[in-house]
Order: sequence, then structure tokens, then C-alpha cells
Amino acid sequence: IQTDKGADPPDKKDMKPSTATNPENGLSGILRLVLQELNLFYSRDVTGVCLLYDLLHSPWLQALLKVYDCLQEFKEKKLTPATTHAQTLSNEVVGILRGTPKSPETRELKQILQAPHFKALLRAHDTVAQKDFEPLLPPLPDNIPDSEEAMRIVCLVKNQQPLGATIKRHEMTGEILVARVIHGGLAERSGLLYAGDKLVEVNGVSVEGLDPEQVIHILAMSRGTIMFKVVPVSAPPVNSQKMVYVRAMTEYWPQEDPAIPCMDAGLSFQKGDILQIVDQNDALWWQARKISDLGTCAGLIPSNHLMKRKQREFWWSQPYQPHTHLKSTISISMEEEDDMKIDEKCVEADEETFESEELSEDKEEFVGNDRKFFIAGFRRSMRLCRRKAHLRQQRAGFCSASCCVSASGAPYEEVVRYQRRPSDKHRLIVLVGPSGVGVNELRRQLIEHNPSHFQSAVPHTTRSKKSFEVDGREYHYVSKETFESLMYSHRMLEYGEYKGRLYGTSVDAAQAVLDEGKICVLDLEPQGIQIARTHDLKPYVIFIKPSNMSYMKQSRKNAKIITDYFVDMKFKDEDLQAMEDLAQKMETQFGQFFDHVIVNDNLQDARAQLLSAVQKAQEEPQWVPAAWVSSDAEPQ
Ligand SMILES: Nc1ncnc2c1ncn2[C@@H]1O[C@H](COP(=O)(O)OP(=O)(O)OP(=O)(O)O)[C@@H](O)[C@H]1O
Repeated sequence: IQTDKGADPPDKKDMKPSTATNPENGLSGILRLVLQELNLFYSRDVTGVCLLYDLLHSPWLQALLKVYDCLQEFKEKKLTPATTHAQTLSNEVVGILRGTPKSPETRELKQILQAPHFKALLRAHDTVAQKDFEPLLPPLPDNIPDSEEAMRIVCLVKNQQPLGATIKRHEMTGEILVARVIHGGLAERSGLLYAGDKLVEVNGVSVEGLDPEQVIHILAMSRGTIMFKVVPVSAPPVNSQKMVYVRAMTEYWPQEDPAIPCMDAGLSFQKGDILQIVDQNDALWWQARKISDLGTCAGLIPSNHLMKRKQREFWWSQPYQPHTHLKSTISISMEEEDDMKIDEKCVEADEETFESEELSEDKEEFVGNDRKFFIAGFRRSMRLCRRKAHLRQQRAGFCSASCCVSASGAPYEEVVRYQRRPSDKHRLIVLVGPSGVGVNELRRQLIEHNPSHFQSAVPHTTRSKKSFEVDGREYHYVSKETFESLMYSHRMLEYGEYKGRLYGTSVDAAQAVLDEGKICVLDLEPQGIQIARTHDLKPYVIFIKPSNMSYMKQSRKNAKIITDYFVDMKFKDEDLQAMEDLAQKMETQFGQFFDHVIVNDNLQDARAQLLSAVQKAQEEPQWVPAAWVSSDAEPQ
């Protein structure tokens, strides 16, 4: 029997018991059984078995598992030291060794016991064993007056990290108080300093009459151990609040906030960051950590209430608030009618009429090799209608980053981990991106990849049905009244008008796909995301982003876009530039809603990334608004 490396055949004798104490149980015991099983297959030519055998048999893995088992065992035990005087014992052994005949073993043992590191280890062991943790305090003087307040002396060893506490002066008494203790910081970990403690001395210097800045200066100049003398707060605050997770719907930079009590203690965050709120005791300043950085100490962020106030102040301080950002649909407003007319002329001046464009597209919508199927939601009129919305946004300058903080929008959204159960409906997949970036191309490819699994929603229109069309296949053909009632009851994810007809995608159309057990894949204007964000649809939003200009020029050489003027037009440099600008604006304004971002440079890579993101959205736990998770879905 030969492995690749020419290893000897396995021998059951080699397999020693895995743990000294309990060889049959534990991971290494299981490994031993697996090895026995594999041994039976080893002589047969089973692909990969030899490799697996060698892996499981490797001494490093065995050693690792033994360590694991030992740790598991000790985790359950309450360890008690065998002796509290290991140092004395060690010294005695060294004395005895001196009187014994010399041998290599005794020499080695003597060397080990006398090595400084080993001695330090035994000293640490004895300190722990004797529970000798308290610092030695000088005896209290006998003549303390009765009125003397109880003091606590706190020694903290300052290393690279900040102390993790802030101080303030009491408005009435002028005393210096500990204002807050930052979670996870040095002060909090010591368990000796609390918010409300009165500072009396720092390193022997009285703080009476000093400004907080002067005290901070003393602290900043101190090195090594810092000694605080404090009068403890009568009732230390207890943090009984439960840990809350939120998604930041806005960004925050402490460096730019003159109101923050301590800039160094501030936590900066960006839109979409998930934050763990660890302390909400203060009505104005919360303490939080980013979930990407849970190991670090917490930082200060404005509370929900304070952030809303800041947003309102900022909002009203802006000289002019354009109304574009308030629109949640792609509807075309009256003032754009002139533009529309020009556009219509251009379309009509093109080789064919609008009607024949619709016809020419029919073939494209039937795809599949063996079995032909129809993909709804790719009709040119619908896409032209959206392109107009894009153009309108570009002309209106979209919405500048500064004006996008709504005066009323919640700055934080409570989120929970949600894992879709196999019996749950799928999450809606929403693709968002600037016009021409490839949203439709990717959506089409995803659906074609597995049409029985992925499906688009059938849009609604008020135009009349053509002879070759089927109601509910190309469109749901509805009256203007029906369409408008869907619009006004917020049942339209997006809608727009093109050539006097209304086009749009309804919530119910998306829901119908999900009800069939399929994954609904939509292409939405970012304004539509808000309407889609419901418990029923649980949308997972993927932002499709253009790559850099030079790569785009190269990769889009043969690509065609739909414009108002021409049906299939090659990309011009201005189109690519506009796409980049719009992508940036979309990210600034709607980035908080994006669950995933894909840069569409190489189409194949982008498609693979999309497929994997869609699978993860359905199969792996994700942060979703807490309001989406009710009794039908347990948080993970
Ligand atoms: N990664 C890519 N490499 C090369 N060509 C691409 C890539 N992605 C998309 N394209 C091409 O770019 C063109 C525009 O793509 P697509 O029609 O999907 O744009 P879109 O984002 O849906 O915009 P619109 O909503 O305005 O139609 C198409 O010809 C498409 O095949």
C-alpha cells in the first residue's frame, strides 16, 4: 500500500489513546475511531482516503486535539492549587539536588528550577493560589475625624491605551467628578472607578479648585502607575439595559462635533455600520462599539434623541432644500413635460416608432435552450421610463450629500440577526445601480441561470394589451384608476409615466413570486427601497457599482445602452462619467440600505459574486430591522 508520500501502511498499534485521563471520550477519542474506520478503506483504492488518513494521523493534529481535550476537561473543573507555596517547595528541591550525586537529569532539573522565568512563574502561581490580590495599604491613622468621608485609593497602570473615563466639574460645588466610565476601557476593567466618584487627588496632587483640563494635563503627563484618591459615589450605577444593535442611518465624525464631551472618546461611524449599543444611561451620549471591532473599548455617540436634534438643526441651517429627495417613486413631474416632448420627438425621429421597438424586443425576452421561457420586467418602455427618472435626477443634481439627512428620519435603526428558516419565504433581492452599469444584464443572467428558482416581478401598465401579449406575462394591464389606487395606497414599489402611460412594479407582484417559493429579483430605483423594506418582503439590497473609468472604457467597448434618443447606443465617455457620478451620489444618499456591493468590471466575476451574495442572503444570518422579525422568525 502506497500513499503519495510513500507512507507505510497504517498500523492499529500506532494509535495510542488520545487523552491520558479519558481515552474513549473527547475529540481525540473520536479521531481514533475515525482512523480505525479509515484503516479498513486504506487498502482499497478510494480517492482521498489516503490523504484523509495521513491528515488525521499527523502528529500535530493529534497533539492539538489532546490539548483541546485537556482544555475541555479543565473548563468544567474548578481548579484548586496543589500548594500555595510552590516557590518554597522549589527552593527545597534545589537544596536537595545540591546534595545528590551529579547526573545530567539533576543538572537539567536544577537549571530549570533556577531559571528566572520559571521562578517568576512560581511567584505568580503562589500569588494567585494565596489570593493575594489587594494592594498593601498603609494602616489608617487613629485620629480620623468623624466627618471624614470614606476614600478609595485606586491605582491604575497606564499603558498605551487611554484610561477610559471622562471627568467633569460639578456646576454647583465645583468638585471634579468622574463623568462616565467607558465600557471595555482600563478604568472599567479595573472595577474600581464609577461615574459619580469624586476625585480628590491624582498622584498625590490635590485637584481641589482645578479645572478638568488641568486634571487631564496631570494625567497626560503621568507615566506608569497613576494613583487616584476618590470619594466613591454612594450608589454606583448598574447597567441593567439589554444590549441593543442598531444600523447607523447617518454618519458621525466626533472630530467635527464641538458638542462632544470628550473628542478622544468619540466613535466615528458611517452609514450602514452596525453598532452595538452598550450603555444608554446618559440621555444624550450613548456608548457603542462597531460589530466589526467588538474587542475594542466602546466610544461615545450621540443618543437617538440628540442625533435627531442635530439633524433638525443641520436641516434648517441649509439655505435651500430641494424637494427631489422627498420623492419615493420614479414619477415624472409636470415641470419636466417640456423635456419629455423633446425626448419623444427624438425617439420618433429614430428609425422606428415606439410600437415597433416593443415588437423588436419580444424575441429577447424568450430565453432558454431546451425549454423556452419568458422573463418579465425587461420591456423597453419600462426601462425607458426608468431612464427618464435617472435623467431627471441627474438634471436636478440628484440630491447633494448634505441635504439628504432628512429632518425626520431616524438616525439609528434597531437590527437583529435573522436567519431564514427553510420553511420561510425567500427574501426579495433588490438590485440597485446607476443607469447602464449592468443591473439588467446581471438580473437577466441570474434568472437565466436558474429560471425555476429566480424570477422577476411582472410590472403593471395602463397601456392597452397588444394582440401577441398575454395579461400577467409581459404586464398586468390595468386601468388608470386601478393603477392610481395602487400608487396612493403605497402598493407600488416604483412607478413612472412614459408617453402618457403609467408603468410600475407593485408590492403584490413581487409578493406573488415569493409566494410561489421562488426568489424574486427586482431592479429598483433607490427611492423604491424604502417602500420595499417590509416584514413580508425582507429585501436584501445589492448595489451594482461601476469600476474605474479606464476599466469601464475597456470593458464597455462593445456594450450598448438604451437612451431616449437611440435604441442601442454605444457608451460615450460622458455616459461613463455620468454613471460614476451617479453611483457616488447613490452610495452617499442610500448607502445605509445596501447589504452588499458588487463592482461590475468583469461580467463573469460579477455574475458569480451576485449568485453567491443571493445565496448568502437566503441561507446565512443577516442583520435586518428588528421590526421585520416577529413571532414567525426567531432572532439568531
Ligand atoms: N461587466 C460588463 N462588461 C461588459 N459589458 C457589460 C457589463 N455589464 C453590463 N454590460 C453591458 O452594458 C450594457 C448596459 O447594461 P444594462 O442594460 O444591464 O444596464 P442597466 O444598468 O440595466 O441600465 P438601464 O437601467 O439604463 O437599462 C449592456 O449592453 C450590457 O450587456
